[in-house]
Amino acid sequence: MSSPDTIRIFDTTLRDGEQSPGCSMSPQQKVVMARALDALGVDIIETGFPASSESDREAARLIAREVRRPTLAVLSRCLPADIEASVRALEGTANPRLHVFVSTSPLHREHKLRMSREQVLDMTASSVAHARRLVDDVEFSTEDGTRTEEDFLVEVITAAIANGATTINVPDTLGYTTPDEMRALFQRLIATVPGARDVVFSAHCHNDLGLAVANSLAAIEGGARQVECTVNGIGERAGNCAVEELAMALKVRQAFYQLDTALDTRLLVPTSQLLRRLTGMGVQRNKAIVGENAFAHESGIHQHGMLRHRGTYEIMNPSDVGWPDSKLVLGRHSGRAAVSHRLRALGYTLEDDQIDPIFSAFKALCEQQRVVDDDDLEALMHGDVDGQGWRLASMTVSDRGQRASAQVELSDPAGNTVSESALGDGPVDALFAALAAATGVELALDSYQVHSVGIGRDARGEANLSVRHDDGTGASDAYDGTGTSRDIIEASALAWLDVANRILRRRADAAPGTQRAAAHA
Ligand SMILES: CC(=O)SCCNC(=O)CCNC(=O)[C@H](O)C(C)(C)COP(=O)(O)OP(=O)(O)OC[C@H]1O[C@@H](n2cnc3c(N)ncnc32)[C@H](O)[C@@H]1OP(=O)(O)O
Ligand SMILES: CC(C)C(=O)C(=O)O
Ligand SMILES: [Mg+2]
Repeated sequence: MSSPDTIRIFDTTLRDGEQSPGCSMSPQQKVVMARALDALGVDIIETGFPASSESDREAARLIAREVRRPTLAVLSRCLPADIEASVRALEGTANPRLHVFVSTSPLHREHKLRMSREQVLDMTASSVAHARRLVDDVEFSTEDGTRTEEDFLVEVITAAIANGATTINVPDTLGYTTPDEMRALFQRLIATVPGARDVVFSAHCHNDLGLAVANSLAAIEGGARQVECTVNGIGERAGNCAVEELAMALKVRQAFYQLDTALDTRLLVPTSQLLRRLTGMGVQRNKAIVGENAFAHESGIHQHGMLRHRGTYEIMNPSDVGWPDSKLVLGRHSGRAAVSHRLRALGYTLEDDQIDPIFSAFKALCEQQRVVDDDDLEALMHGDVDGQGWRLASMTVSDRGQRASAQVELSDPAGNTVSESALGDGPVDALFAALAAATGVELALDSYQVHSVGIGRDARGEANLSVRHDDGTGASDAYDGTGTSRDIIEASALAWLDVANRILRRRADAAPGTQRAAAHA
């Protein structure tokens, strides 16, 4: 058994995580991820379900060759053929674990397995015994355990332990239970089941009600000493317990739980980002610990507090989870403290009476763009805060015939106008080509997204662009731009101009005397 004050992390990113629609990984990608999980310090890695595919079998073999420290587990149904496929896939593994499972709840017994209680009990006993004859480390899971009659759950777990299971996992397969129920269930099972104290109890919580981490912590309070998790919380439907959240809850609230994991938490963000790149599945910006906004502050009151003492608005240090630092993002909600602070970092120390006009210009700029970056601040300080650069005077887009066409008319603050038209594969393609012709700015599109903000009559389309721009030296810089309008095509044009105007401002700053908006002419 594990030390009573350590929680074993059983990582199932490569098995349950991979079951998320759109998260399949090749065996080679799984090896890359397994190496990262090893470095992170997880205790057990579940590499797949060998009976399900050649890809899972190959992944298990390849990982076994390279990853020697953690225990490597594979999943099997309670079927002899699955167990044998798993045992073959585990050959050569330094620390192998066979994980067998069967559904125990009435709904699953009746409708899915079409089996009686007795049949499920027999299947448990014979499969665990079969697995244990072949491998010493056998985990048994009661699928849909939290919706199972408790007397039957006790019977099944008793049979699994009697036949040699060394870890008992009680999954909340549907993410249905609540923390109080989970804590009490683990307490009762550990107190009631014969032999419970000789095995490790484990929780495997799904996130259908957003309770996977809370339920896993409650299971720990109830006596579980293994928790099954995934990186970024990926997994069936709404996912599994997120390893980064669980690990940091135990670390930040160590005084309360008096328990910890063996993870090097500084690798949580790099591991999260690796998985995002391997699967292409993004992480929501406000996701705890690993989301882009987890340590970003935009509102003035929070920024002011952070500048006085970071503990006012942060309960952990970003570097403890692998972020370089917190971010004070300047935007419409920011106040003077954060703007002055950023300006000081750029070398501008302002007297109290100098900040007001700059701050007013800053707020005006925030009405046009969501985020004000260092280039924008430099422009503000040089007094040429047109912030507007090129403005969209008019546009016409037509999508009739073989190719779409767009015509744009732009004006700059000096009153110059320019008009250009272009053809494209679709209306947005034509529009962007016309804008490039009008401004002389070439942008390579990395991503383009349009979504609705607001509801009903107030709804507006918001376009977000991520682009790269070659400054002529061969180096390419990344930019993001945003535009909002009732018309999504116009929002797209505004997002494109948001980026182009930043690039033109930067060019003008680099070459003083160049006329800003008409710099391309
Ligand atoms: C909660 C979980 O995460 S469970 C794990 C989920 N993971 C997966 O399903 C892995 C990917 N799955 C697959 O590749 C396929 O489903 C396979 C290869 C495993 C099985 O494929 P098939 O033989 O075509 O069966 P299919 O998927 O249609 O149905 C599942 C069968 O397994 C049975 N079964 C389900 N769980 C168990 C179990 N724990 N023990 C024994 N039998 C089980 C079902 O009753 C059904 O049997 P039936 O065909 O006799 O009705
Ligand atoms: C197979 C088991 C452990 C599972 O993934 C679940 O019940 O959610
Ligand atoms: Mg699961």
